[in-house]
Amino acid sequence: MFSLNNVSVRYGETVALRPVSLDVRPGATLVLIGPSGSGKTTLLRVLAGLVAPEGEVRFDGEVVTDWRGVRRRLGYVVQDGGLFPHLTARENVALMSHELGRDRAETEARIEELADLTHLNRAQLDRYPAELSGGQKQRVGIVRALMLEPDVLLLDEPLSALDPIIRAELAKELKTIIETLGTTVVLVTHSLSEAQFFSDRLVLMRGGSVVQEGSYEEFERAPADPFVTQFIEAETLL
Ligand SMILES: Nc1ncnc2c1ncn2[C@@H]1O[C@H](COP(=O)(O)OP(=O)(O)OP(=O)(O)O)[C@@H](O)[C@H]1O
Repeated sequence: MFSLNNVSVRYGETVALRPVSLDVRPGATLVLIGPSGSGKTTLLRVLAGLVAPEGEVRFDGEVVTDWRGVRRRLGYVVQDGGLFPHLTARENVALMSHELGRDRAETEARIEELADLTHLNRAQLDRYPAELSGGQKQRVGIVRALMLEPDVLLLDEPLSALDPIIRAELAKELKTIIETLGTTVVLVTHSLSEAQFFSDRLVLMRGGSVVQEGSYEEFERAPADPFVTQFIEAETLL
């Protein structure tokens, strides 16, 4: 789906991403994991076309030069849902469909379908973001991202800042949604257990570089760097 070839990003003096080469396979979930500041969000923003990198990005085999076409096929969920505060949840999720002049009845039907999938009720859809819990806001962000039936879903720590029970519930729902819709997913997380839950293809990053790509079992059995073991041990300890 996406293919990155020696992609790097600088913010002024800061090197946020060192040359990274990576494939995002259609229909699969790829998890970016690593400590704070390791470049996970930057890599996701490259895929979303929100930062201009050095190197080559291909989408469906074609080198991307104009991101507008690609962006239409993506759904991007930022950490807190990224909702417009002055719009209700329903207005937030319908916004792009209305902008694109889609049929209103079809838009409403899609909202209902996705609200069911994410277990959001009608009353919650008519509230403003400030009147929703963190988990509900994240669900609304997910519904909004899925409204236009994206081929690729980019999820930046979709389960962060949730209490453990809600987190586990939303993780299960999200996985079911991904499997039901067959969407290609790139998911960012700090958590190794969350990473394992979603995929057996993990990319561990540190300092803007990919340290190792593979399954958790491979990380344990054949760590590419002492940092891999250190990261696993730190996670297991907690
Ligand atoms: N807009 C920006 N301007 C300058 N530096 C930035 C900017 N965005 C990110 N950085 C820097 O780039 C590096 C990578 O940041 P990035 O947000 O990609 O890391 P991350 O792994 O997603 O971190 P976290 O897990 O804390 O969200 C960090 O050193 C960060 O300080």
